[in-house]
Amino acid sequence: MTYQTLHSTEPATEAGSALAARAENLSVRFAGVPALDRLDLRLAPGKIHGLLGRNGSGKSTLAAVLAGFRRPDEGRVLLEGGDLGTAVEPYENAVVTSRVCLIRESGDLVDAALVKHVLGLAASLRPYWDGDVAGELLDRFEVPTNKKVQKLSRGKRSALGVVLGLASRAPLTLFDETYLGMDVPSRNLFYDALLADYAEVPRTIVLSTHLVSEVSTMLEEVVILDDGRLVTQSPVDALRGRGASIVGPAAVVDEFTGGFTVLAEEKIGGTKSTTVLGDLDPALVAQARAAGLEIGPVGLQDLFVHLTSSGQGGRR
Ligand SMILES: Nc1ncnc2c1ncn2[C@@H]1O[C@H](COP(=O)(O)OP(=O)(O)OP(=O)(O)O)[C@@H](O)[C@H]1O
Repeated sequence: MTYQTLHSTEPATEAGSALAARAENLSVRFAGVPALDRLDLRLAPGKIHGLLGRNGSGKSTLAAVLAGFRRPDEGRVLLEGGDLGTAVEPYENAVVTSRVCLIRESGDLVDAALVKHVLGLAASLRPYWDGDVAGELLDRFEVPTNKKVQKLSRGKRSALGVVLGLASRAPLTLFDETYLGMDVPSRNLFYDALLADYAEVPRTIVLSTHLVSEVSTMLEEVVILDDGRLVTQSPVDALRGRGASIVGPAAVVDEFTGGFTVLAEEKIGGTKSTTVLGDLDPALVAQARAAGLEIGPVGLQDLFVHLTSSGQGGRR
């Protein structure tokens, strides 16, 4: 199956046309209650960003503002680079919003429309639409195109969202937990397809999720929100360097980790793995290794839980 006939006449997105985004003192309120509270952040172009936060932390609201679906109450978001050139605000700017693709779990799909008509509409609106990619992914996810959207199962509806998001090849593409309705094999298919397509056409991707461990290996940069505030924005490697995992005989691990803040512990038989917060200086690492311990970077999931549940972030 192919949607070649629905191809745009504009050229495919090329490396370097990815969009950068920034938020400046960005606030959004619902009935006076802040969902986003004076956020300042930057999304570098051409990277895969994780937008992480617990339920209600403001991820969907931020994604909606970045995609121009919602106007900020204070501050602004600006998108720049690619074929946009100078920085512009996305709200009510059709040129910008055609280059930004936000796929939400709700799908934003017309229930009564046939799947093929939804695809046709996307092809006509998206300047970088790739019909071959759409056709290939529809086959892989086994999404029927002659059915109405409302007749699709939740998983197939999510898969349709994924197809639309990837085939749009938008210079800024945001997936807001759209894949939560998909089962594990389908989600793995999505992650593989995303990485393969991103390698072919680098663009700025934002994955909004609380399934941190599942996506952590794909992410290059991370934004963590808590209670509408920015907890941290960092390259994943730098974040993982904020702590360490120490594995070895339980008694030796306990002795070594005594003075550290412990984020997580796991014991299997006589072997223990403890995740600690803090910088391990090289002399300490050498000492640990000499004592038979293995030292590795901290897991993103452990850090995420620590940063969003122990009073480190937000207004708690
Ligand atoms: N349309 C709305 N009307 C009123 N309050 C809203 C609306 N949308 C979001 N909120 C509130 O704003 C806050 C942030 O919500 P948001 O959906 O952005 O968080 P989230 O991190 O995406 O959450 P989740 O992971 O549960 O989807 C929450 O307190 C939420 O209740």
